[in-house]
Order: sequence, then structure tokens, then C-alpha cells
Amino acid sequence: EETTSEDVHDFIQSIRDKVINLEASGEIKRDYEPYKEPPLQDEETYDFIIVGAGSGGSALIHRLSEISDWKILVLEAGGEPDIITDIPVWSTLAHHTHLNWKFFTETEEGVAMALDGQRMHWPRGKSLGGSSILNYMIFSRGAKEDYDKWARGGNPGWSYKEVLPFFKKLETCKIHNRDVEYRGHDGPINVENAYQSDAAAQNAGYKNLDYNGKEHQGVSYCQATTKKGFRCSGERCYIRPVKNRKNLTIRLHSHVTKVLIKNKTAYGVQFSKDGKIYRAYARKEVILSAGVINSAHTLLLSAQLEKFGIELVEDLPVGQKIYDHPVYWGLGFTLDEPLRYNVEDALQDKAFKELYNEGTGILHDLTRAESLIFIKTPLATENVSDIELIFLSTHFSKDQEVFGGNVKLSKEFYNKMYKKYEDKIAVGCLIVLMHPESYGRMELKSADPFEYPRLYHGYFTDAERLDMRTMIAGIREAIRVMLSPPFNKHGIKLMDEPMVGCEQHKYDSDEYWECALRHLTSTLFHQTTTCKMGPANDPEAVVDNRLRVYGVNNLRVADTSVIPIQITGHTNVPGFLVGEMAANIIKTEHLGVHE
Ligand SMILES: Cc1cc2nc3c(=O)[nH]c(=O)nc-3n(C[C@H](O)[C@H](O)[C@H](O)COP(=O)(O)OP(=O)(O)OC[C@H]3O[C@@H](n4cnc5c(N)ncnc54)[C@H](O)[C@@H]3O)c2cc1C
Repeated sequence: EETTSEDVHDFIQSIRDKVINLEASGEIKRDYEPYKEPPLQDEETYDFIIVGAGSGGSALIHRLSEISDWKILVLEAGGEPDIITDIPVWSTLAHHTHLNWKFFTETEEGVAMALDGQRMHWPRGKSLGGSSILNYMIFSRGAKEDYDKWARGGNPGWSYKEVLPFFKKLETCKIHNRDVEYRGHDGPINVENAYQSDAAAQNAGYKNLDYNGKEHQGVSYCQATTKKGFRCSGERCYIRPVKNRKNLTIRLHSHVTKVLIKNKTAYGVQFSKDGKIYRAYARKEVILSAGVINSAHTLLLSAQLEKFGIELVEDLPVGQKIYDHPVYWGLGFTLDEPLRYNVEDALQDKAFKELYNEGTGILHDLTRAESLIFIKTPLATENVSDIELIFLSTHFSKDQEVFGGNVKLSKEFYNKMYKKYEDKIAVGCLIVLMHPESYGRMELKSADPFEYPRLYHGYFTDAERLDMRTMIAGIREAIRVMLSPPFNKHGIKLMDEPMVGCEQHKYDSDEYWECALRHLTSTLFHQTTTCKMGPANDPEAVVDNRLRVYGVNNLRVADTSVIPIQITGHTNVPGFLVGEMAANIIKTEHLGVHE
């Protein structure tokens, strides 16, 4: 669905043109060499076929292709990343391009009421690198407790102690205040400090820490998944360094429409490229890394189409649960003076030269996400944070289309609520629910592989209303934090004008916040669990702890769709981890090599 204005398209093009012109005049250097693929046969045979080159897929591609005897085919529905996805500060703009699948949820009652058509936009990356080329680059593993819980839930091999070596192996950590013994020092994915304002990582009573280190609850600057200032996507950091390996064939614009299965054994895939249908065969395995929506969609199309009159291979609960991280976007504050640079500064040649030639400067800014706090409200039922607060050095009152366009506020709501703040200096604080009780689901609309499935977010549907109560507690804590020093000195004020549609409630009453949350809660883009990993006796499980699809031989899933319980954090690095773990499992099974 195209809701982006021509102005935004022109703005995006002007940034691309600027980089191209600066390169042509020799003022900056770009280190990009396009991907090449060999001629395509109608039918081809490989050892492994990897479907999708996103976070999970790119780690898997890097590690599996280390075995030079294995012939590997990668089929990616999208193409190559873009100049716009390279530059951290402008990355929200990529949502408006062909690099986004642009999924939307169905309209659900009493939620997302301020959004266009009351539907949430669920962007997903469509390119080498997948959603790691579209995301906001916050580097986060999640909490130790998450992985211990996965293991306790019947997934041996996934406790924090067991996954820690792989977290260390995947990263080169360069952030200033790190817990050295918990961090990696020579992996493909780079972690660094981004451009940040002084006010960002304020304590407000919380411990300052490395949230990817020994402890998790506390405050920290956002750790950036960037390398020398540029986005360190799966494409840039995992695939690009190995793309010329002789045993690796990467085919772009190749949309897999079906896994070929016979006698309950996967033996290849069918895919569409340039309007033609092809088949590729796998001597050893097919691995789906097509992401949380499309791995499930492909499985439904391949093995579970009973509903549409096609043979049922195995009755699995695919897509019956989608966990996400609901986020309240509505908390805005005005300031007397800007904390950092003006938007215009990020368009100057100087900023581009600093990024391209020195890897520094204001373009190395994580879409204005500066710091975060993992907190435990009094409602937390377990010893793990139930809320994350993310401090943003802007608010969408400032520039809805460019900075907040992905949230897809309805024009009417925006004009009534935020237009008047457009010339004010504004910052925001996101309130993120870490462990929602509520969950969504997906279902096929038809057997047409190009028709998107129906997506239901299911937010705030838990009978005990714990999700709502936790979010309200989170909002109150966010206001306390934001109004504490050192923001005071900048003249910070809460935008406490009643939310449009909630004027009937007393400001700051529980009823008021519930109404506001029902208007302006949307996603932090962290959907998981459509192909849940779990033991055979778990009625929700689609894959086992070795990521093998139940009931179908030679078929695995390796991406964030297997995550069994929502992460206390963000999902890109857990996606990389799943890819790393999958490669290790496959090497162990086929070669007996264990790391
Ligand atoms: C806007 C946004 C902001 C985010 N911010 C952060 C953040 O700051 N930090 C963080 O940790 N996480 C963040 N995330 C989440 C994180 O990026 C994702 O959870 C993660 O990248 C998902 O990885 P994946 O491997 O499951 O799937 P993806 O990375 O989505 O990869 C799936 C790949 O498969 C391809 N594909 C799909 N279908 C087919 C098919 N049929 N045939 C062939 N190829 C196919 C896709 O094109 C894509 O390349 C964000 C996500 C978004 C969208």
C-alpha cells in the first residue's frame, strides 16, 4: 500500500543523488561492488538451499559456506540494499521504498485507533540483509533469563551459557563501557557507540551498565550495530565479505513460492524470477530463513493447504502465535533548546564527508534513538524487565512523514494532535512492553503465494489486562525519568494536552492512559514465534531444538520465527544468533564438527 507522498520520494532521491555526486567528484569514496550471479538453468541442484538472506539467513550463509565442499544456493526475493539504508540517520526513509514488504495488520477493535484505517504497518526488509537493512540498529541480545527459559521450555542447547559463545563469536564489540568478558572481539558484526547527546543516558536512579553484558536492568546508551559509522547489516557484515566464495550462488529477485516435499521429505523449492517459474533441488536440506511472516507463509503454502484443496503434508500450528513488542509512541516533551543538531545539518556535504571518509559525525545516529532503560515495574511476574524505555531525540510532532511515517498516523489525528508542535523542539520516550501476554496470529488468504496472509496483532487481548496495566505503569515511570535531571536544565515539559479522542477522561487517570494507549500503541517491529521452537509435546511447536520442522525431513527454519518466548530486548541480534546456531547444528549433524 503506497501512502508515501511525492515529497518524501523526492527527498529520498535527493539523498541518493547527493552521495552519487560526491562520489563522482571524488569527495567521498563508496566501497560497494554489485552482486553478480551465474546464468540460471531451469533446474539446478545444490547441497543446501537457503530461502531468504535476512538476519538469520545472512549468518547462516556466512557460516555454511565456510565448508567449501558444500554447494549452497541462496534465493532472496529482494535485490541489493540502497544508499539510503547504509546511512543510519536516514534509515527510517527506507520504509517508503521497494526495500520494504509493507505488511499491514487487519483492523482490530479498540487498538491503533489513531492510525490510518486502524491498521498497523509491519515493515519487513526485502533485500539482501532482510530486516537488518531496514531496522534501527539497536544492538541487543536480550536477557540471560530469556534463553534459560527457552532451554527450560524443552529446548536443550539454548540456555544462555550455551548460546553465549555464539553471541561472542558473532560480534566485534567496540563500545566504550563494555563488560569485556561477556563480549566478542573478532566476529563479523560490529558494535559501536553512535552519535549521542550528553543528556541521553541519564541515571534517574538506574544503574549505568552494558545491557549486553553481565546485568540487564539499568540504563545505557544504545549500542549501535554499525561499522565505521555505516549500518552493519547482515548484507554488509556477513554476506559481502564472503560473496565471492566459489561454492556460494546468490540469486536475487527470486521469490520462493513452495518447498517441494515428497514422502514427507523436502527435496527442493519452486521459485519465481523475472516472471518465470524455476525449480532448484537440494541433496541435503532446504532451510527457510524468510522471516517471521514469510517462513510461516511458505510453510503454509507448502505443507498445509488443506483449506484450499491442496494436500496436507503435516498438521502444524504454523502462524498461530505471533508475539510482538507493543510500543506507546504518544509520549512527547518539548524543550527550550535543541539537544543536538538541526535536521538541515544532516543534509550538508560536510556531514556526508564525515561519514564516508571518517566513519563519524551526525549521520552516524540511530534514527535518533539515544539511550534505553530496561526496567521492572511492580507488576512484573518474573525476575526480568517487563518494560523498556527508549529515549528519542525527536518526536513525530517534528516531522511526521520523514521521522514518524512508518507508524502511519491518520492524517486527521496528526493534524489535530501534533501539527501545532511542528515548529517546537520535541523529544520522545517510547514505552515498550517486553513480555506481552497477548499475542496475534496469521492465516492464509488464498493459495496464491503472492497474496499476503492476513495478520492479526491481538494487542491488549489478555483477559487479566496485565498488558494494559503494565504499559500504564511504564508510562508513569517514563514521565518520572524524563522530568528528572539532566533534562530539567533544557526546560523540558510534558506535552500534556489530552489526546484527541480521550478528552472525556481526567488527565493521568488510568482510564485516560488506557484510552491514549488504545489510540497510539503500535509495533516496535519485533514479531516472532510463527514457527515456534519447542519439544514434540508442545502443541504450539513447529520446529524442534535443532530447528527441524516436525514431520518433514530435510527441512529447517532459521530466523526469528522460531523464537519461542519474546526477547527482553530487540530481535535482530537474536536473529543472527539463530543463524549462527543453525549453522553449528547443521555442521555437527553432517560433519560431526562441534564448536
Ligand atoms: C523498522 C524496523 C526497525 C527495527 N529495529 C530494530 C533494532 O533497532 N534492533 C533490533 O535488534 N531489531 C530491530 N528490528 C527487528 C529485526 O530487524 C528483525 O526482527 C530481524 O531482522 C528479523 O530477522 P529474520 O532473519 O527473522 O528475517 P528478515 O531479516 O526479515 O529476513 C527475511 C528475508 O527473507 C526474504 N524473503 C521473504 N520471503 C521470501 C521468499 N518467499 N523467497 C525468497 N526470499 C524471501 C526477505 O526478503 C528477507 O530478506 C527492527 C525491524 C524493523 C522492520
